[in-house]
Amino acid sequence: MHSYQVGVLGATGAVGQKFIRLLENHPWFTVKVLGASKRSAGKKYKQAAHWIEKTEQPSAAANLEVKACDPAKFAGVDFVFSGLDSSVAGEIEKSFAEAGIPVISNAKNYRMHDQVPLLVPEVNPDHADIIKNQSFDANGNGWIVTNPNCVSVPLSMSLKPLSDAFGIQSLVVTSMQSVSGAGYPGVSSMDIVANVVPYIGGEEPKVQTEATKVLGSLSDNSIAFNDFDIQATAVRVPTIEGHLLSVSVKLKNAPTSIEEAEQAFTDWENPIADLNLPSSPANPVRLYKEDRYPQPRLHADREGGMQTAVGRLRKGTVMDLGYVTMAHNTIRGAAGGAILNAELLAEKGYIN
Ligand SMILES: NC(=O)C1=CN([C@@H]2O[C@H](COP(=O)(O)OP(=O)(O)OC[C@H]3O[C@@H](n4cnc5c(N)ncnc54)[C@H](OP(=O)(O)O)[C@@H]3O)[C@@H](O)[C@H]2O)C=CC1
Ligand SMILES: N[C@@H](CC(=O)OP(=O)(O)O)C(=O)O
Repeated sequence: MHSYQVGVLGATGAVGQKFIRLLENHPWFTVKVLGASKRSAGKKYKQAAHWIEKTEQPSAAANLEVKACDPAKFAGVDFVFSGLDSSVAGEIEKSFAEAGIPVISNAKNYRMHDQVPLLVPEVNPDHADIIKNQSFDANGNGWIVTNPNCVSVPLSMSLKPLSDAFGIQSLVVTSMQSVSGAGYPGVSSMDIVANVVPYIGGEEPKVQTEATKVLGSLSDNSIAFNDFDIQATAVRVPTIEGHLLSVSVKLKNAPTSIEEAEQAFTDWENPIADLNLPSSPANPVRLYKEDRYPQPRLHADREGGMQTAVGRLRKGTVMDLGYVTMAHNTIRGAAGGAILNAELLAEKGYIN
């Protein structure tokens, strides 16, 4: 039986609020300390957070006093989740790891660090083992684990069955990203209402690299990146939740029929299914055969927002296959993914 006291860094932000909501009735994790900027510190959470979730703010969190993100203020927690702004996440997360407090982060800062796992439990659960290499805390108690960017999550999850069956040579991806990805208040309404913005600052380099680490292999206690190339275009669209990606992929050993490609998805087995983790979706990668599916508004919430949808799987004319994939960006692509990471790490015995 697992039972842990947790802190949330960046608890007042869009991702932080998702943590608070998803952890409200979590069977293993109890939220004890909330952290945010000096602007929020000293206030009750209900005053500091501009609540944007559809559900009622959990009363346990509402009455907690928000703390500054100083490890000394988090004494007694077993680990922290981080939904910190990336401009401050680097220093703050490091200070927690150095103080012996494990950090399970959403922020981009340590994703490509060679000692830090970039974890998607259904894709690369073995990568968790590189935690042992980390030198943040000489006693080995403090470490950092990250989840990928909210585009790289569905990209990696949808590529995994194809990678196992055929090997990935290269791919081109265009991500249609919902407005919640930009946090709150996010993109100006004058920019996004009845419009599409064909640029998201800093997004494409992350999408072009992260999946090659996630789909890399663990050898000699380090990650050898997968060798495929990714060309990405990141676009902001006027949806609220759920990032939809159009993917065209060239494979190392292309399937001879579309049925064989479909079978790669339907035959693929979730390597952590038998752990029965609380946030684990029963079917992590769902293949839709209906031409009009998946759609963000209809399908982003499936399986508690933790399922990655795949659809429009078809033979390509320039590349071997084309498909679309979609996942809930602030659940599967952020807070929910981090919670699943924590569950896996607890089950593997990394959290004491
Ligand atoms: N939104 C998404 O879909 C995804 C976001 N992420 C990442 O998650 C992180 C949070 O994103 P999001 O929630 O959208 O961002 P928000 O801007 O909504 O929230 C940022 C959080 O960081 C806190 N913060 C800001 N400055 C400081 C500081 N100097 N010291 C301590 N805390 C500070 C804020 O506190 P305060 O309220 O006091 O200002 C707030 O809690 C980012 O790194 C983002 O890139 C990752 C994947 C997806
Ligand atoms: N940039 C993403 C959200 C995000 O914050 O990504 P990252 O965690 O890689 O910085 C979006 O706008 O949808």
